[in-house]
Formats: sequence, C-alpha cells, structure tokens
Amino acid sequence: MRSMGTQQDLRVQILMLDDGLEPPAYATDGDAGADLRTAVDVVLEPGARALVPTGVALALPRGYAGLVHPRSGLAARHGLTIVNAPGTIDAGYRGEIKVCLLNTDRSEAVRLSRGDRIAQLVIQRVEHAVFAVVDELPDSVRGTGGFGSTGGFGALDATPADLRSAAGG
Ligand SMILES: O=c1ccn([C@H]2C[C@H](O)[C@@H](COP(=O)(O)OP(=O)(O)OP(=O)(O)O)O2)c(=O)[nH]1
Ligand SMILES: [Mg+2]
Repeated sequence: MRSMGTQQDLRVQILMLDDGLEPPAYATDGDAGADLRTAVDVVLEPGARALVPTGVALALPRGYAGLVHPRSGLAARHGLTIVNAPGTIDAGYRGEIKVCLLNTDRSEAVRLSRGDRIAQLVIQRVEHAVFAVVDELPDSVRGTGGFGSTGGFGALDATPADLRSAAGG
C-alpha cells in the first residue's frame, strides 16, 4: 500500500526536473526510504561506475538531511552499490540528486532503463554542532580503542599478513 501521508509527515517540496518520471515514493507504508529512479538508460560494465541523474531536486527543511542509500535487492542480485553510500543531500542543496552507482559484479554488466528504481532516499533529522576546542576530552569506557580493539579481527598494528595468518589463510 502506498503511503498517502499523515498529519505527522514532514512536508518536503520537490521539483521534478523530468516530467516523464514518477516522483520519489515509499513503496509500502512505513518504509524508511523513498525510491529514486534513473532518468537515463545506463549500462555498467563489471567494476564500472556512473553518476546517474534522478530528475529530482528537493528543498529539505533546515535540520534535515537526505541520505541516498543502495537498494538491497539490486545489491544482492546484481552487485549494484553506491560508491559514496550513503550519499548526503544537504538541506541547502537545490540541484538535481545524482547517484554514483558502482557495479561490483566481477563478470556481469548491470543494465538499467530510464524509470528503474536505483536507490532510496532516507530523510533524517540531523544536529548542527558547534565545535568547542578543548584541552582534554572526558573519560569513557572505550577510551581511544578502535579499529577492532574489542577483538575478533586482530590488533590495529597487525599487518595484512598477520591478519591473514590469524584467520588461518
Ligand atoms: O549522492 C549524492 C551526494 C551528494 N549529492 C549532492 C547533494 C549534496 O548536498 C551535494 C554535495 O555533496 P557532498 O557534500 O557529499 O559532496 P562534496 O564532494 O563535499 O561537495 P561540496 O564541496 O559541494 O560539498 O551534492 C548528490 O546529488 N548525490
Ligand atoms: Mg560537502
């Protein structure tokens, strides 16, 4: 069932730069992402990428961002992903949303036709920080540990060869 919107839904103005395409829409009620369509036919050879126009421009309210995520079905079936996933659409951006698609499949080309749903736009609230430079940060349980410090993948200073031999390879 396609969502018709409720009173709580955020109103976002969109401009269709390509009248022949369907506007972004949530495929079923409650979906997080509204599907974006390609405005052009595209063939992506194995390993190739392309910046694909969607024919859509937005005016997001300040305090929101649009995140352009891959679609999991295309990813699982064809290896199609987005190079900069998730792409960030700033509230102040009024240009066309474009999607930097990448075919990660090693042997098959991905063929997309104008109007195909290629990505999904998740609109989220975002904080705008005021960065306060300090001399010392407050303590925390994690501290400075990162990059696998909680275990499972070897230590940060391990070489790729160490990691392979730890993995039995
Ligand atoms: O997948 C994306 C990512 C970004 N954009 C548009 C909207 C966004 O507001 C603008 C800038 O994106 P970003 O900040 O990620 O790119 P940048 O390389 O930092 O460019 P800029 O210097 O314009 O900020 O480009 C897209 O159309 N698709
Ligand atoms: Mg930027």
